[in-house]
Amino acid sequence: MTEPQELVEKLLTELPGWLPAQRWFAGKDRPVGSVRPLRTTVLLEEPRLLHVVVEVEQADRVEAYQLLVTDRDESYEATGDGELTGHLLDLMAQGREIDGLSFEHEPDAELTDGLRGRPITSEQSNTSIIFGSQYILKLFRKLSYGPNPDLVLHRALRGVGCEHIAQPLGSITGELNGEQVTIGMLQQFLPDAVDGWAMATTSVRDLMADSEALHADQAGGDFAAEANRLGQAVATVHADLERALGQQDADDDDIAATVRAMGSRLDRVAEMVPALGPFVPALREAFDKALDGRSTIVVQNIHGDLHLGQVLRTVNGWLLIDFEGEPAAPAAERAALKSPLRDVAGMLRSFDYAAHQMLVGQDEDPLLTERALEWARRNRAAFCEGYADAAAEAVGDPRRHGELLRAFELDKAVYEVAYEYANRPEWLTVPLSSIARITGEGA
Ligand SMILES: Nc1ncnc2c1ncn2[C@@H]1O[C@H](COP(=O)(O)OP(=O)(O)O)[C@@H](O)[C@H]1O
Ligand SMILES: O=P(O)(O)O[C@H]1O[C@H](CO)[C@@H](O[C@H]2O[C@H](CO)[C@@H](O)[C@H](O)[C@H]2O)[C@H](O)[C@H]1O
Repeated sequence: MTEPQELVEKLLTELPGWLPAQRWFAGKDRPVGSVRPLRTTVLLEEPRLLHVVVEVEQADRVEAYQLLVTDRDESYEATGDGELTGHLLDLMAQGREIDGLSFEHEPDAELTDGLRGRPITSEQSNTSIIFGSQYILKLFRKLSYGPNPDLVLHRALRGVGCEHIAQPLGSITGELNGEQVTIGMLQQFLPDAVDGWAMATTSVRDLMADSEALHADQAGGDFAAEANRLGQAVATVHADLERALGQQDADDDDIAATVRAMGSRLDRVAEMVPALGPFVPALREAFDKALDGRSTIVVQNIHGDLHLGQVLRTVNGWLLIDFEGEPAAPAAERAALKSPLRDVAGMLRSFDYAAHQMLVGQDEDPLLTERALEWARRNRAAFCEGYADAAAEAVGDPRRHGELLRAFELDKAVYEVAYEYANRPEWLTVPLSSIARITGEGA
């Protein structure tokens, strides 16, 4: 058996090469400088299971990442070892504390222990492990200091009986440099769930397959009724968040600051991604218009990174997951109160994505492009109608705030340009072509 110190030292030599190959590693756009150990906790002696936090230094940033490490596997990665991850569930069921790490279950949740874990295989920003058909544990890979919005908002929503979330059941927390960090969140697992992205892209594929003969409202896999229900679910979650945590009116200064932040993000992303350059003047103009034509809006806790991959359809309706906010944003920005219109804009962007990603890498075909536009228009409208039907009075129909909603959408598209540039360069064309369409500037 390898001693913890020796294991960590071996690991440190491999991390600079290994980290950039991980989907959850947020610094893939620049080389890894140094990797230093911050804390190591022995969770099991035999077989060896360590919880390791490392600090990764890159050009302009220093970030903490957590790893679950074993000497049973040559890669040292323990998240794929069902027996070892099962131990994490057992520790939460028992409410244990090990060397400053607290494993807790929610006060009224009784957990079944003795289950083996299996990691989910889909692309993601964190690592999630499923136990039986009951639980899913998300290990937050990049650790942020202070309260974790995912855990805080799930608990608040549970407190008001929200029906559109997977119930939070437990947590793993600890301290790093004297501040609280959330390491993991355990939730009810919905084995019958299908994510919105899978459903929406199936619908687009059906339509494309029949594009010669059918329009979006005639295709077998029409998604509009689901988009409408999804709009209702999102509006209900916003109303529940308001009930749980309150709401404020945004004054002119708040709106001006929000629009200024859009401009700053644009500057940062345009510097990094030259292909955004030609659209900068039109984007600035759209942001200015939003400021000139501003209407009264409210700010509150919202989801913060809403898209079709963050919603699950179960037999009982739509659920929203992953209330962490934009993974790249600093913790303070993610915790700030925001307009619910941001979430609406995120979902509208996602309908655009679902329709247009199908065209990536294909020869230009005007009919398919027209069908993609038609699908997106139809489902965006259905979503807004559903949202307007269920929204609280202070929020109302998102389409009332035309220029501001458009600015939120464009701001999200700018964020996506940076996201695709760093993670999936072949998809960069999806947000760029949307920006071209929305601003009326040729791509
Ligand atoms: N409660 C749940 N029940 C079933 N599947 C879930 C549940 N929560 C998450 N998932 C699945 O796990 C994936 C990743 O979850 P998510 O919270 O979005 O993690 P990440 O922060 O890594 O993106 C989701 O896309 C979904 O497919
Ligand atoms: O789900 P995450 O928190 O990891 O969100 C990040 O990754 C998303 C992609 O997985 C990314 O979403 C973008 O691509 C989606 C399709 O894959 C699309 O539905 C979204 O509209 C689009 O923004 C998200 O932006 C990023 O934060």
